[in-house]
Amino acid sequence: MLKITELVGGYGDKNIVDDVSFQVSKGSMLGILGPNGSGKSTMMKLISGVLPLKSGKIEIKEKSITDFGAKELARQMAVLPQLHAHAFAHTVRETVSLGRYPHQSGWFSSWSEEDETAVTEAMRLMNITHYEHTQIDRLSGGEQQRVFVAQALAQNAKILLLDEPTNHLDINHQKELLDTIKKQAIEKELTVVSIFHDINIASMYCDQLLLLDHGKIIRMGEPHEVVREQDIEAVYRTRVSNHPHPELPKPQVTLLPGIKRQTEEWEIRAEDFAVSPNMVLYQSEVPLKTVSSAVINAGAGWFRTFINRHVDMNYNIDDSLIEMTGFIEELGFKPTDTVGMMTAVQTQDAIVKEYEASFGSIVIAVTAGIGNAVDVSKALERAVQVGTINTWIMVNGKLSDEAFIQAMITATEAKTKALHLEGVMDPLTNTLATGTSTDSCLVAATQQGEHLPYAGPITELGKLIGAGVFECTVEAIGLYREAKKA
Ligand SMILES: Nc1ncnc2c1ncn2[C@@H]1O[C@H](COP(=O)(O)OP(=O)(O)OP(=O)(O)O)[C@@H](O)[C@H]1O
Repeated sequence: MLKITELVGGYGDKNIVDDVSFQVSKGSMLGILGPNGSGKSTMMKLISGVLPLKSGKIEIKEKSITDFGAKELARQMAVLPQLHAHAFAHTVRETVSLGRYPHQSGWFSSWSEEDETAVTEAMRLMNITHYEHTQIDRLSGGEQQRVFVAQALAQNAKILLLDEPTNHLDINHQKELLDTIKKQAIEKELTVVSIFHDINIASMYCDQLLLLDHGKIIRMGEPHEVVREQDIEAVYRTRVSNHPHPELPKPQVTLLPGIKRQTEEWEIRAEDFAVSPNMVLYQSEVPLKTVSSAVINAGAGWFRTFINRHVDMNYNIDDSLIEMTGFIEELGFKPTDTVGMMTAVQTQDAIVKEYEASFGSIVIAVTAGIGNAVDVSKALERAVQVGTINTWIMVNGKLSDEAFIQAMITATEAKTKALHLEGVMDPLTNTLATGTSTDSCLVAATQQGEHLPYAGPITELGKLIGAGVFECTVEAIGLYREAKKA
């Protein structure tokens, strides 16, 4: 639909955009990314005909834009510029109506029903109808931005060129505006080219991205091909970390600050774990990076309070999230800063041990209730009964994402081995148990000191986790059995 070939252009003798080629098909959205001054707006001005080309070709439906008359081109292409040179004496409706000028033969003399419908529809889409008679200079920056987008939509062109359409908008209005544009692009088969400063928003909404630097294309492709740490870091000259969007198959970046976080040195020590009949409690003065399958705050995060709480055998787990949150609050802790687990085991029987390593040390804490142990290979054949082995691995070191995952695997294998050695059986299948039905595992690290990229059994960290979890689980099973006998 829109094809750009070897585009060169700029101001005076200075070329800003240098040899840019790309095409965008109808119904799809291309996002232009690049640092300040990289030539994004200049490229838009060249495409929209505001600036003359030095060389290259711009074609709409295989016809060069130089072959279009000004009004004919405006019927094909609507532009939302970065800076608005609009007369602010207009009302909202009048401003949006200006978008209809390419469809007029004489100014306002030929105002048709189609014009009226387009303006009304554009105002509805941008949710600005309720202040259609308000003077535009009485609106906030974000409200004005929506008026100008409505003006571009009212033009009913098949190509939309947008320079930072979400400028001034709060997150909800960003989402609403881009949802609307995306929906319009799909339903009306619009071709959308839009400049973005927000890489994450661009990644979420665009089918293709183009990364510009010094007027040249550095990368172009689907978001996963463009939003890559090394390219974003090189072009924007800043550190970022890449991670997946929680719902969409689109990469997102997080900015990493240039200034290191000012946290005090912290060492996790076994002696600082408070073990009582109510719970195992560990409090860190610095947030620990944590990955867990806990009841409260499972998944990944940074937390300072860690609770493994004793609950009655008959505890109703249906509303455990709310109940556990209340419990944490009653203790004076913040649920947003706490990882919480539960167990029916006597928590004073928890085993907490510290293991020294060349990189620092690790602390392992285990509670093991094996009354309802499960042979996971036969889990399909058995009814579910709650049982819990809770395993914490706290590391004085700096773990990579891989290390967190490997630590979980290593700990699980060690736990299973402990159950085998202890001859723990699945009472329903009468085979060796591998764990219980609701085991939880937690790996937390200070993220200070030595970088530990891996935690499999080939590494010192993995060896310690393996030996430590095995030893602690064996001892915890021993205490559980003794308590049952008593
Ligand atoms: N009217 C102009 N005359 C001369 N040079 C200009 C003009 N407008 C922009 N430039 C220069 O062109 C270069 C690219 O500017 P452009 O506005 O295209 O960048 P951009 O990528 O849109 O930046 P930003 O993210 O800051 O909006 C800059 O070095 C700028 O100084």
